[in-house]
Amino acid sequence: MSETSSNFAAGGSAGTAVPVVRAEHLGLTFPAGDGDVVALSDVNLTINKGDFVSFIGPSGCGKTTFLRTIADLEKPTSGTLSINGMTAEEARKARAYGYVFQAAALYPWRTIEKNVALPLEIMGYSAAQQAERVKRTMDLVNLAGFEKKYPWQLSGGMQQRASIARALSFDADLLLMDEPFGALDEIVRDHLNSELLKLWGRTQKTICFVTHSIPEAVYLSTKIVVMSPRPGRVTDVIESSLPRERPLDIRETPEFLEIAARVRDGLRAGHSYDEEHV
Ligand SMILES: Nc1ncnc2c1ncn2[C@@H]1O[C@H](COP(=O)(O)OP(=O)(O)OP(=O)(O)O)[C@@H](O)[C@H]1O
Repeated sequence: MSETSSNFAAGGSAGTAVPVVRAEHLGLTFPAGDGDVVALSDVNLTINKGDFVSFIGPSGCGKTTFLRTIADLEKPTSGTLSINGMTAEEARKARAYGYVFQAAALYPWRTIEKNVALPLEIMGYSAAQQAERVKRTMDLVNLAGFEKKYPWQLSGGMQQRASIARALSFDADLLLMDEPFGALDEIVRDHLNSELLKLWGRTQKTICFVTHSIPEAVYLSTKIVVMSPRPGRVTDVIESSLPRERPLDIRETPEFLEIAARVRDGLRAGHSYDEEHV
């Protein structure tokens, strides 16, 4: 079946794909005094188990709103959304996802291990279960040895790794990441990108990742969702032909640059800048 601009499957190979997130004709309009804001319009997208999907688009195109809608932090005004076959509300109650925000959002008065354990405490895990899961996730993000430190004793990159550990601690299959490395310098970001890819390879999670960076989107993703503003729409879904094992220097290969060029074209096509300034 050919894909149209309003109907995309961001999924694994045909026949084996298990849908995790399915949006059909999804729309979300924020009422505002000076005119409604159409943040999402007619979004049709299927994200399958094990996908690493990046959302890229100009500021205000609805990337965060889409993630927040999956997380049941916003309610759609039209269309349907299902997560593992559940409504967003049911999925939230079933703890179907972990959420990583742009800022690490760690509590400064708690040690790193206590921050990572927080969701487990809230969910009523026993002390022994908490300790076992905190150890496992701290190992996963390479933070072993920093359990007793406070957030302010860690670098920005380490704080973000702690916030990823917190999102992974209760073993949700779906990880929602909203520009988690946007505030970090490029070298740290490169390092965390490559660690995140390894973590994804080891855990087989499904990841939805918001970014403004074309190289980051191409380096990380199996699928790149290109969005355009006014109203926020999906204008392209690019399936990556890159292998799952990706050393950082893959970014200099012709295949990588070709995908990056397609993302750039998609962003340009959806952007009103040229029309506004001619
Ligand atoms: N609670 C709200 N009330 C009114 N408008 C909102 C609200 N939240 C978001 N918006 C608007 O919806 C649109 C989409 O916002 P959103 O934050 O999803 O964009 P984004 O693509 O994530 O942007 P950025 O890349 O800058 O983070 C924007 O025009 C924004 O101003």
